[in-house]
Amino acid sequence: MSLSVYNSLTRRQEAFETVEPGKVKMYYCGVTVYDYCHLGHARACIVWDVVRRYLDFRGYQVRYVQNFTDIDDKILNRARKEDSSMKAVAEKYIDAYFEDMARLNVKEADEYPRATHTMNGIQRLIHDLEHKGYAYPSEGDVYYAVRQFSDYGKLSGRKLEDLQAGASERVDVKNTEYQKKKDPFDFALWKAAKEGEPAWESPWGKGRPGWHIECSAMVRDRLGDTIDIHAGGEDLIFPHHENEIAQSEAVTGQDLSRYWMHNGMVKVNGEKMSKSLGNFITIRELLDKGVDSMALRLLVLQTQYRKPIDFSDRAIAGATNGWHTLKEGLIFGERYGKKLGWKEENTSSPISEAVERFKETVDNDFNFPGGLVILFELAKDLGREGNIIVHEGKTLTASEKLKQQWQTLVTLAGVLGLEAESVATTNEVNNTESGNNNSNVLSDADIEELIQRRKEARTAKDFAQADRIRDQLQAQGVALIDSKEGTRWHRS
Ligand SMILES: Nc1ncnc2c1ncn2[C@@H]1O[C@H](COP(=O)(O)OP(=O)(O)OP(=O)(O)O)[C@@H](O)[C@H]1O
Ligand SMILES: [Zn+2]
Repeated sequence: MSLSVYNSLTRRQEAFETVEPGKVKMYYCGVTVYDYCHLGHARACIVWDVVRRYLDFRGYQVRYVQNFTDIDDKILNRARKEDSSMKAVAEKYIDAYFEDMARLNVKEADEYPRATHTMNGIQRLIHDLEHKGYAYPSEGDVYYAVRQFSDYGKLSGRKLEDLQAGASERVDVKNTEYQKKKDPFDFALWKAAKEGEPAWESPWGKGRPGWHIECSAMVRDRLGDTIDIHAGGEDLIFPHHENEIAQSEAVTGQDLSRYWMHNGMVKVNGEKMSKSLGNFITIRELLDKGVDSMALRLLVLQTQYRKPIDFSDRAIAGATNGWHTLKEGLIFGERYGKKLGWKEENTSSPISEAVERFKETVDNDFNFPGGLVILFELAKDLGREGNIIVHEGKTLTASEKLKQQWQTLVTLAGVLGLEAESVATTNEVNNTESGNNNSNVLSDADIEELIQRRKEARTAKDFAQADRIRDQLQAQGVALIDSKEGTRWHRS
């Protein structure tokens, strides 16, 4: 049993074999810091956080680097608008990033390089590219000569000829950058300083780096010439990652990354959620409204990481329901452990069958939705036992076995960063901030109670009342299944 990963570069699922056995070097193209993070960023950060956690769980020693793009036209525009500086804008949104990610229980990366801190590495790389004939200076700018790199297009599958056909209609020949390039496909590695913009000294004159070269330099500086996983959203495949490959591999002559992994987009009505399009909701807005941060994590993990997620209130409500079921299981020990005579020092190990099944499932290209099914099975069992304890003061399963189930659930949920405790804290903060207590979510005990009342109504032949209870449950996302054995329920 071993891990296999879908590689965007080969478009195939491959056995995961790292450069150095047991070690993973992983780089994720992080945010451009000019605004608060939205749910698209949340998805990307949660997915890569969980990939990293899972690799760790599978025994790899992971070195995880995530950058901040802190030089960019968008940041400059924001600075102008706010009558501030690029540095101040970047600092503000980097701080906000850390606040948001802590609320989502995203573990900190090992390093967070920034473009402004990597100026030597950036210039070294441009110099090497120029030296090897892949770059040329032009009026204070430096461009990458795309046609020099024969592998150009290998990641995105785009051929220069196809691009040419598409681009010929769109090219703006009056554009000054166009006039400075030898070929319209060439892209800027270095941009000459413009009046009033931050600039750095360089062999090509004062200026600032282009976006793509930042990442090539940061990967090389922090992780070396060949890494194991290069991650980012699928919107970055072209041109960003294609250009990173062209830059890095032209200099080193080695693969930049063994595996290229891309998360699918969060969409709104079929369109990418994006700062530029203005169709976004920020992480803090959503959490401040009282949405549980763990429900948000669940929303992300319930969809395979490469598929799109359509964001809607309904999707959030579904994930909130799901989280409630998991949470009931996660707090089982806290709630009933003493009653069941569990002794803390006598901790039992997780159920190996469930752990093995979890590994086997998730090993298949990080199948987190499949892994969650196992978590839900455990949580539902525990929830059911909890109800029996409440109503009948006993359990169906031996106490020691329940303890093992609970520990398995806590362990596996932890691998996915799902923790009931951190939620309790978050909710406390949210509730004091917004006065929202999420009271519209039914607990398992509430549901059992309503089912019991419905049963009584039916026995009394009050079918209208019984139907009302069913409708009420349905409206809150709880479906009932009647059978000879009684009524079962599940959250939809
Ligand atoms: N809607 C989305 N769904 C999933 N991932 C996203 C989404 N938007 C951005 N990302 C990912 O988040 C990371 C940081 O993105 P970045 O700061 O470049 O955002 P951006 O694309 O400039 O934002 P926007 O498009 O909203 O202006 C990248 O890996 C990117 O692919
Ligand atoms: Zn990048």
